[in-house]
Amino acid sequence: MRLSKQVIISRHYLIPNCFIEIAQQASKESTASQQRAEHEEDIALALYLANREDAIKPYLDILPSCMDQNLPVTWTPEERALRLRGSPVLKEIEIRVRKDFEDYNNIADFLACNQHLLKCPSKEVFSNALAWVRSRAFGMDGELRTDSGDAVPAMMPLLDLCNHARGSTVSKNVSYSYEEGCVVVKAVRDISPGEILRITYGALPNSLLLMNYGFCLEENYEPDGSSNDILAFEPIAGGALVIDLRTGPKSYTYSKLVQAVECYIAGDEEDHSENAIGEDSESNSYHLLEDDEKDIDGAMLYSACGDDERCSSPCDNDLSLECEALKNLETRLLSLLRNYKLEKVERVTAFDSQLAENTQNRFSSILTRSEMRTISFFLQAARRIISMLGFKADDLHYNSYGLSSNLDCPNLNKQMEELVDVYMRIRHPDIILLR
Ligand SMILES: C[S@@+](CC[C@H](N)C(=O)[O-])C[C@H]1O[C@@H](n2cnc3c(N)ncnc32)[C@H](O)[C@@H]1O
Repeated sequence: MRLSKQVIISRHYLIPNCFIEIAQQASKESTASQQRAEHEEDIALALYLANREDAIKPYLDILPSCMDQNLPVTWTPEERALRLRGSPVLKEIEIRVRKDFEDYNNIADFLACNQHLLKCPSKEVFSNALAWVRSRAFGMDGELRTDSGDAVPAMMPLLDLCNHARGSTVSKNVSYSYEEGCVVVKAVRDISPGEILRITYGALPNSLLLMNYGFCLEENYEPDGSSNDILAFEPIAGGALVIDLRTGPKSYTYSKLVQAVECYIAGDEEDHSENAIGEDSESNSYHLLEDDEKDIDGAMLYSACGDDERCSSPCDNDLSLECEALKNLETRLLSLLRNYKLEKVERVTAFDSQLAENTQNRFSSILTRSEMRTISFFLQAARRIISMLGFKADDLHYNSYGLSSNLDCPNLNKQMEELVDVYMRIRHPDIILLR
């Protein structure tokens, strides 16, 4: 099935350039240039949709309103706090709400002085259009790029009817590709009447799925067992350093664990960016990761020094300092765990069944449980390492905070043990030899 290029709504076709100029006014105060460029493109497209040109009206008339999409930006602050208590996503949503508000006011101010360009849409109409862009737009391949070189967003009627599939239980049944100004949509197998059309939106974390699309996936895993869910972990509350923790094979988890531990050893989070760790302490460890893991997510940083150059690690020299750091990590993870609304495993179950009707609560619950799992994963790894280093772990009673000592997802226990193993083999081969 082919879509002609006329029905693709983007800056390639249909949308005049003045929309990007108006959008630039909206986000003029943002700092990060890449984010700003993406954001401006989204705003330009949203403004065009909010303008409701006759040519696209029949399409817009069938789109759901953002209030129908379970988007957290449409919840009250109380609902957000209740559903997502403890989650770092709460802060991200608050920032987005504030930013959307500022952007709209900037647009309104600009258009008040430039009425010849466009009639300013109401805040409600604009928010709705922005929600359509965030939940339905595709990156449009082609020569036209954003200022930061990314694909320009485009609305693609029909293709945007497809839901997102990821993980092992549900697979996509539709594929698509771009061909000279149009997109070709194909069924990859027979599709029954009424069956949901599925593509993949990419390896997206549940936090982003919830924020942009209003849903979460219970099984948000890749075939290698790595979770797509990312926990934005602040080793020091409110500090500048944020470490993206996720569960999965050691190639994903090892460098993150080391980064967190070293941050506590130094007591100075500024000095312990990923690069600092790569250059200082993990140079000889590269060979301990398997071949297919070496170029994944930070694993390359182990190869920074030459083979015979032994880079010293402060941890090698002071076991008790390292142990103290691990205990600090453990304490911090535990305190984060305590912030979550769901305190006991039984309550998680009760929460789910009791509120099965309520999708917003259900999706929030999926997200917070995945974050708790990640915390549990690193918490248990830290405890194991402390005991392997010959120290007694503090009695923290973490089982009573909603997590069993076994990680409940496939492979998670095994991956946690592999993480501990590689940590010990890389950083304490002497201790491993003695065992
Ligand atoms: C691009 S649209 C997909 C088409 C949409 N199902 C429709 O009928 O308009 C994205 C929206 O579909 C829904 N959606 C997509 N994938 C989903 C999934 N795996 N589970 C639940 N809802 C999903 C969410 O509401 C999301 O905001």
